[in-house]
Amino acid sequence: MSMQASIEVHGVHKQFGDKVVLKNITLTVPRAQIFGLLGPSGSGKTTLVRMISGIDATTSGHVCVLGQTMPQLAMFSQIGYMAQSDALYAELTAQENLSFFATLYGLSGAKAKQRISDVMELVDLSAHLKKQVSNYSGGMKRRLSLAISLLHEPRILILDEPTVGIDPLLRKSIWTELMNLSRSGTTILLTTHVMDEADKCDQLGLIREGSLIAVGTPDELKQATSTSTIEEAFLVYGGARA
Ligand SMILES: Nc1ncnc2c1ncn2[C@@H]1O[C@H](COP(=O)(O)OP(=O)(O)OP(=O)(O)O)[C@@H](O)[C@H]1O
Repeated sequence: MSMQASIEVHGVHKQFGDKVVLKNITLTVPRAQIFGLLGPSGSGKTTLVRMISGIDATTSGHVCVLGQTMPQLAMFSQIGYMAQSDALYAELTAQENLSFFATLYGLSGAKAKQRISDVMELVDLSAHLKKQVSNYSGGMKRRLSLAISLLHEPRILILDEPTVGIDPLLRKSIWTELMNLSRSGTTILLTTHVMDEADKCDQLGLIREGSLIAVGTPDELKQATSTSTIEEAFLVYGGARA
């Protein structure tokens, strides 16, 4: 494995019963890159990021994160994972949710307090720290989930549709922060349906019906298909027009 690869996926297949969901997926995410997975609903993006996060095992093939074969419990502290549906305790306040996860990650005392304050500022929720999560809007829950995934300053950040339900202004500031994190060495893997977000990624992987149909920088994908947008490039790779 290359020294600089943070995530390596090699020949991964996944099936649930008879249903084949991912076919022979191979990809590498170098350290400090933002890698976007793009594909229609049901194409297998969530299944793939769950295996990279170590939540699920592959049917065959290998996943390595920071040189460690996944799934592996010890990698828990190195990975921040934000699922598509928010894993929050609705009856607790945001602060109580954050404290709970801080404890899981071994953060305590002043350090935990500082991190909680930092991540809530980042997602613009500082004013709502003491509010019960059941009173949060959908977008606020997404932002709190993002804050939790950042709490322990993970080296690998895996975000499943992080900006769904988040307004354009805040989305922009979240992207600025993702780029700052990437510059400071965090490797980020995310799934998205939003084309202008796809354009901000260093590399994109296009997934269709469980297969990776193309990988490259946004410019490479556009150039290779003689198109001017990622959306069009995707259609060409998907066989909509050749
Ligand atoms: N636990 C499971 N058991 C059976 N089938 C599953 C399971 N998890 C996912 N699938 C199936 O795998 C396929 C891929 O689902 P997945 O959630 O990975 O897609 P996705 O690309 O993330 O979609 P979306 O963009 O809508 O989130 C779907 O057909 C889904 O029904």
